[in-house]
Amino acid sequence: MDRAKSSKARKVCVCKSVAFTPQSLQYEKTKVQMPEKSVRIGVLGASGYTGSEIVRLLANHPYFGITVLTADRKAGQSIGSVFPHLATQHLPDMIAVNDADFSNVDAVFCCLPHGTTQEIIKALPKGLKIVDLSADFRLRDIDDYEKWYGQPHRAPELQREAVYGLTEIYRTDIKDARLVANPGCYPTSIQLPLVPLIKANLIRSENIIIDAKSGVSGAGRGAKEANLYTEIAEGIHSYGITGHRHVPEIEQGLAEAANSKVTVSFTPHLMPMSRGMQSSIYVELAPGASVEDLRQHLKVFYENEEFVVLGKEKEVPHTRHVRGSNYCIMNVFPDRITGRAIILSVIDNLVKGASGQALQNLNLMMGIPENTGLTYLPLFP
Ligand SMILES: NC(=O)C1=CN([C@@H]2O[C@H](COP(=O)(O)OP(=O)(O)OC[C@H]3O[C@@H](n4cnc5c(N)ncnc54)[C@H](OP(=O)(O)O)[C@@H]3O)[C@@H](O)[C@H]2O)C=CC1
Ligand SMILES: CC(=O)N[C@@H](CCC(=O)OP(=O)(O)O)C(=O)O
Repeated sequence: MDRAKSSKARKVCVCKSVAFTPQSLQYEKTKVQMPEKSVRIGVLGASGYTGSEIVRLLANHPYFGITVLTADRKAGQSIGSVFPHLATQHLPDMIAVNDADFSNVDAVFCCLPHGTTQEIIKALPKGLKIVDLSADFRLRDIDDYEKWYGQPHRAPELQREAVYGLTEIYRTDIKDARLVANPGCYPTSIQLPLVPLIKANLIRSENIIIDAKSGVSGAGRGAKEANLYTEIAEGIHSYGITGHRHVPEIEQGLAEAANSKVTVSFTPHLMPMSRGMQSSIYVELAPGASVEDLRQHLKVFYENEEFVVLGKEKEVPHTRHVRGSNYCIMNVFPDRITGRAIILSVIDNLVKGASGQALQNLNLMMGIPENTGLTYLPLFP
């Protein structure tokens, strides 16, 4: 598509965010004028769960229009034949990454398995903005990458360039980034409450225990025996005990907040649900701090954030309160027996834990209101 010609023919869309209006929201002040669907988007890995979720979210985006979709085994098929819920969308067929014409693309969401992403991103034209949803560019120390992912990093120069995309914490750097490493779903749900509390010295950065639960879509769409209905339904189980690859990502973010090494005990569990994630986090209070101090700090820290919400006192967040949305809901409770605080944090692993946060980041990178295309409510029940 000739971008200049096609944008002339299009209407100019004047966008102001409408759903959420606290006075000091940074992006509320931006009035954007941009032709409709004028930013050309490639979704690499569109036949997977996070790629198809991006396609779903972009259907309501005023400026981002899809020009390239890729798949691997499913290359050659239409997205509607692979995902009937997307069949109403008029989109290009999925093709192999090597056959894609990136002269027709301004920005890509890279939704490929970790390990395959480095070489593919390395080969993309340098002018493209990229949000990578895999784990390939999240760990700043490439030796850590090799240790946890079992292979040497094949694009260390890009690793140095990448900005970690936990939006509410690294917003300023993300705005100017070309390559954003979108966080993992567990690390998102865990760092959003813990980073502000550690930075404010309200909790001790030792002895943090995290018990986390994920829906099965977190494991991707690829067929695996361990994800058969019979292996998942009517029960739960933990996995990756003491050795899950999200441990270094979580510890990296918390160490930066603490300005010292942090270690966590992290045990993920697989739940018989398709989407949703809860992290239950047990922390020791800093001397003199109370649970109310923690709640008050999170309230103030996030009061101008659209997508991070502190529940009312004693209100228990459910995964079903964020389903299909870009929200993270958190709350803090006192453990009267041990004196610890119990922090609960829920997200939809496919939205705030992946594709929603990726879109939030690309909005920022393109200089448009951060909530564009993301202002819908959770799906309930
Ligand atoms: N699922 C989740 O909740 C989250 C996932 N992530 C990360 O996002 C990335 C995508 O995850 P998800 O969507 O769940 O994964 P899926 O397994 O559902 O999808 C993977 C996609 O990549 C394509 N693909 C696989 N191998 C190759 C290859 N060698 N070359 C090119 N394309 C390939 C697949 O094509 P085909 O179908 O044709 O084989 C498919 O489109 C992963 O790195 C994952 O870890 C991050 C946060 C949360
Ligand atoms: C249920 C399930 O299997 N979840 C995945 C995490 C999903 C995610 O965030 O993965 P990335 O770090 O690859 O992006 C896992 O435990 O490996």
